[in-house]
Amino acid sequence: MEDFWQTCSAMLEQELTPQQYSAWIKPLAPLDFEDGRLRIAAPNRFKLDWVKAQFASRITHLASEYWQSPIEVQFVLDPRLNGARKPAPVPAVVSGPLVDMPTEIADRVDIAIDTGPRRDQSKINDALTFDSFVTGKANQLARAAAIQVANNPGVSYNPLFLYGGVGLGKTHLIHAIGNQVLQDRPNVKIRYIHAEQYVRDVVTAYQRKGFDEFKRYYHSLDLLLIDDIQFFAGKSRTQEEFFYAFEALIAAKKQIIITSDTYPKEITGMDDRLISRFDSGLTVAVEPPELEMRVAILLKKAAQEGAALNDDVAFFVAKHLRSNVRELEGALRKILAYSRFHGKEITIDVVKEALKDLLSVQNRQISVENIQKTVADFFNIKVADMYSKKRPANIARPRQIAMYLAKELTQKSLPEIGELFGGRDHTTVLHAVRKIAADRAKNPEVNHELHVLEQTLKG
Ligand SMILES: Nc1ncnc2c1ncn2[C@@H]1O[C@H](COP(=O)(O)OP(=O)(O)OP(=O)(O)O)[C@@H](O)[C@H]1O
Repeated sequence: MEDFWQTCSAMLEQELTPQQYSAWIKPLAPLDFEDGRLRIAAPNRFKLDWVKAQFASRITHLASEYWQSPIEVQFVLDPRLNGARKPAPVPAVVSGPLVDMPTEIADRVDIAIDTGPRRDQSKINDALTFDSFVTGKANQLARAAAIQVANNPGVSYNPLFLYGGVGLGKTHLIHAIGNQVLQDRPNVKIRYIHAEQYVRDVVTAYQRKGFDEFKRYYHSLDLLLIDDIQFFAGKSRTQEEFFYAFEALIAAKKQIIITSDTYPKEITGMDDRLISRFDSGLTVAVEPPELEMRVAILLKKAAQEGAALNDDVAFFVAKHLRSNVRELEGALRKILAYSRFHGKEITIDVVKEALKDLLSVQNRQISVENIQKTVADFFNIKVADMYSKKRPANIARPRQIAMYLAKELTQKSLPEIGELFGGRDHTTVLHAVRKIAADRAKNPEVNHELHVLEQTLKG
């Protein structure tokens, strides 16, 4: 049992982020193993519930594989673990002290509820540099702008606003800027902060009546890197404070770099005066990586891990996983862990096995019907319009988009897709696919829209 637990922990350590691993897996301990039933103890109810929901099936799968027979895994509470194993502290939850706050203020500053492990909120990660950033068509503009800003902070584009879908490298780029500036000018005062943490800082400043100190600190920075600003939505007090900091820094020619999951005008719940300021420097999109770039990323990350990945395998993975770089990294971690665990070389068959869950989820979820429904919902038209013969533009374009996605995301042929769209000819489908692909290549907003749809479809 101990041996299994060591192996299982090692696997999970490969598959998860270090924060996830130390918050959720490290504090667990195997309790006993009897008649095909393994009991694993967790130190408190919160961890117990989270581990059950998030990791039970993976651990069960590993146990069954280890013992070569179906294993039942039970999670039980054992508070003694708290003292015995000194688990890593659970990320702080802000809810407690806020009880004293008048409700109307608490509503305005908002309360961050802890729903799981959080990323390190305020350190520049020295692994995220321009050197470790793979470039392609999708991010070359953003990278060029970031380099320009890193070379001339406060001078060229201020603020620099980077936007794009999840896991596309925005955080990586702003850390890269921070790293380069620190290298060139070690004495500058830089702050990287995730927007959620900034909201919490506002809460703390409120609780301690420390707004003067808060202002003094933020207004004294040379470089402010603020990540995922969409988290400010609906938090008016945070926005107000940020507005003052923004004005002060820009007036003093101090550099601000902001990231968001969408372009400024599309952020809902954000004060108009902030939105217009976000757009007053340079706004650049980070696009989803194209196939060649996905392959390059896989090869580079594998090499960093000291693993040999041949081109065929990299192409296979890149073809199947298209949504974002974080997903690619997760897949690679799984492949490496699987190959080390089983002592097998990385071949396409091994990849298929290692990514079985991931690939089957993708295949299961994306059907033409699912695409039609998702696209119809997105554009607020009826699903029936997807097969109807009507041709007004508000229907025809979503229909073309749905056909394009059907070709992109399913294995169906053009005639099969035509059939599913009300018996249309395959040339109609081909025309739609080409038209949307061309629009996507030249218009970043269309690309963004399609990316959102793809992410939704892939769950
Ligand atoms: N072009 C790239 N080259 C190398 N690694 C990349 C690249 N783009 C992203 N990554 C890696 O992918 C992971 C996810 O990227 P990152 O956290 O920067 O995404 P993000 O756009 O900030 O997403 P989110 O909006 O979810 O915060 C990181 O580990 C990052 O280092």
